[in-house]
Amino acid sequence: MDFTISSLDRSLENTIQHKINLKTKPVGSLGKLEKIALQIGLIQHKTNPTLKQPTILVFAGDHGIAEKGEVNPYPQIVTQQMVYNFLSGGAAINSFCNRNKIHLKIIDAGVNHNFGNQSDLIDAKIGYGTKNYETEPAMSIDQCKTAIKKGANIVSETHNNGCNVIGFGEMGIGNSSAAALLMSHFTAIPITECVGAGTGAQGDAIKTKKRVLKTVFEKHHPNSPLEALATFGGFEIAMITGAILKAAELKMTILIDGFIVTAALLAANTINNNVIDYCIFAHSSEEQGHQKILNFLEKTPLVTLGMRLGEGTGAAVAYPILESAVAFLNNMASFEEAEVTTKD
Ligand SMILES: O=C(O)c1ccc[n+]([C@@H]2O[C@H](COP(=O)([O-])O)[C@@H](O)[C@H]2O)c1
Ligand SMILES: Cc1cc2nc[nH]c2cc1C
Repeated sequence: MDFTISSLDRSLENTIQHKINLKTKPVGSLGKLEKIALQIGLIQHKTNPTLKQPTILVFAGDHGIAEKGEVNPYPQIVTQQMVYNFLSGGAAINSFCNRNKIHLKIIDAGVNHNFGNQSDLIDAKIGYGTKNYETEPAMSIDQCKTAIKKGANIVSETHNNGCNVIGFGEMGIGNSSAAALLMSHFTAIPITECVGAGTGAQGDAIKTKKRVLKTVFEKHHPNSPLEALATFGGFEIAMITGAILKAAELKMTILIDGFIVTAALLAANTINNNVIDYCIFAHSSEEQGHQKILNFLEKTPLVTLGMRLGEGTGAAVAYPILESAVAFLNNMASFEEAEVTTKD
């Protein structure tokens, strides 16, 4: 839990903004790309930042509450099946990472399955799924601390391999419930307004999901961000919280994905509110709670594509926008270089 995260060093802000304004374009005409270029420049403390070894880490974990199937349309076994799908290259995140030249790593944070020896799977298993928070906290405080540490260590290794831009994804049947509980805890938005469709709950199924999660929310009274993560979280969510905190400490650019990753960010941001300076919000998930968290954080996402898949797919799809931002900052000519007349 010891992370040293500095707030963004803004001493180069005027220099970078001036460089952006001198490019051969009307002032401000590259819109949000200009803001991203500035943010990445400030994160790297450089007027000519570069994106190196872009990587997405997908953390997978199971959830005790999902065994009954009351809050999740798909059965728990899909978590392990999708991990095999990631490993054989067949999931959406594989397609997008291949397309956009992003390194992809899959982590077993706590799936209810023994994967044996899988060369491409990082084994960070905390347990075979969390406990059901209808009756007891999802995990112990010690397990939660271990998950945060493991997430942080995986980011450190990735950084040591030369990565300076990172996104996180997750896979865990039932984790939209954990995310809704965490969201309500950290934003004080009533739990029923945080609950959404997840993988596709509709009609009576949504009513049941809201009723069950309201009872869960009212049963527990966590007293710290760590206790909240342990009570409502998943192993993959706690690991992402640690991963975000470490990535900010290492001054990496962090691409935030959808509802579940943003719930992990809420925990990280409560632990240390400097983390948000390092985050770029990739997309607005169709999951209704995600839009409310973005409003709560006063952040505008890069794209809205009606996606609600998770896996880090929003981050993977939005990554080329960061490449475009850095490319114009580094490669575009200034008015003087191109001998273009500027306005009076
Ligand atoms: O990240 C999102 O915006 C998102 C929104 C809805 C669903 N998901 C994915 O769907 C799963 C959780 O949904 P559920 O219904 O099983 O709680 C989990 O594997 C997530 O990756 C992800
Ligand atoms: C098939 C499937 C793929 C997923 N990827 C992330 N969450 C998912 C949930 C389901 C059900």
